[in-house]
Amino acid sequence: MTAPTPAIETQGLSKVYRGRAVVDGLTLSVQPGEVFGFLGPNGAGKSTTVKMLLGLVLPSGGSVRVLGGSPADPAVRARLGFLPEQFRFQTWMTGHEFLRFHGRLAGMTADDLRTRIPEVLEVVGLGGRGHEALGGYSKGMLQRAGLAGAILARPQLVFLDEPTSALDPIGRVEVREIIERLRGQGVAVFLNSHLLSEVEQVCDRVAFVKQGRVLQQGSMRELMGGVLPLDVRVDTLPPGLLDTLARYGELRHTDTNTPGRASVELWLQHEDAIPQVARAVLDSGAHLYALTPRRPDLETLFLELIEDTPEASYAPEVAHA
Ligand SMILES: Nc1ncnc2c1ncn2[C@@H]1O[C@H](COP(=O)(O)OP(=O)(O)OP(=O)(O)O)[C@@H](O)[C@H]1O
Repeated sequence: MTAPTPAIETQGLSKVYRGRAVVDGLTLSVQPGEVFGFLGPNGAGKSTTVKMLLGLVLPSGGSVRVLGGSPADPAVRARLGFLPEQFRFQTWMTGHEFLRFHGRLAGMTADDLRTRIPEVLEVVGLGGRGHEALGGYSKGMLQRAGLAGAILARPQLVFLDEPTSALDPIGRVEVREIIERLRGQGVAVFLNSHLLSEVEQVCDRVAFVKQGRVLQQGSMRELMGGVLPLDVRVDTLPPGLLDTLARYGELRHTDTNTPGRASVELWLQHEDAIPQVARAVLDSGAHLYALTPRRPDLETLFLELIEDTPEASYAPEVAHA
């Protein structure tokens, strides 16, 4: 059996603006039916990367293939969906007209659009509102209309740039459900969002980028499974206890500011060390009040990774296929 054609495949992709590489040797692959989170601080090169993947910006170097072809190929572009963070729209157009305009540009027939438009309006939660002018839509409704436009032509790869920034919590859950449905249909989703708790829930894999380079990429499980922070709370820290604990993991934080109470954050490689930590505390004569393993969330990982990486100096990329 031959492997499916990746939805996105880049090798050493780069973009240089005024002598500065804002995307610098980016190697990524996204499979059909995969939801891929593309994360990084402001100015990391995310939008520039998306523009190159959409064929809107010409790369300075490296290669890019989208749905097995070039993003410059109109036949490839017709199979892409894109929700920009701030999409422009004509206020006088109704939701229906806006979608019809988009659909015609994507080469859809009038017949197809007659059934497809009410269908996507329903999917994004705008059922029955398509006859209203976009100028009267709320910010959340506009974002929903943009999403409807992105999925209208049944794309095989969808780029979503901050798709829930204007939505309330219910709207966010609905967008997550839409993304999950797309995945179920074998559509690849390239998601750019600063809402990491959301990314965590919906993405199969994520890449962290900074200054145009991938710091780390992998599945959520791979990224989350690496370390296990353990909160240890005791009444006091007898001499030598910290040294003993440091044998089981990395001491991240110690707080002894409150009399009769001390807490230590210890980063373990594996949960098998927890009973040994408990024994070490008891052997030291301290009273153990809490021993709490904590799964690091994506936000913690993101901050650790971004803050620990000095400007223009990078740890080797850990790539997980
Ligand atoms: N057309 C351009 N000409 C010159 N520099 C540019 C151009 N487009 C982007 N840049 C620069 O490239 C860098 C990366 O910008 P980009 O918009 O790709 O980052 P981003 O990760 O999407 O940021 P944000 O999260 O703030 O949207 C920035 O320093 C930006 O100033």
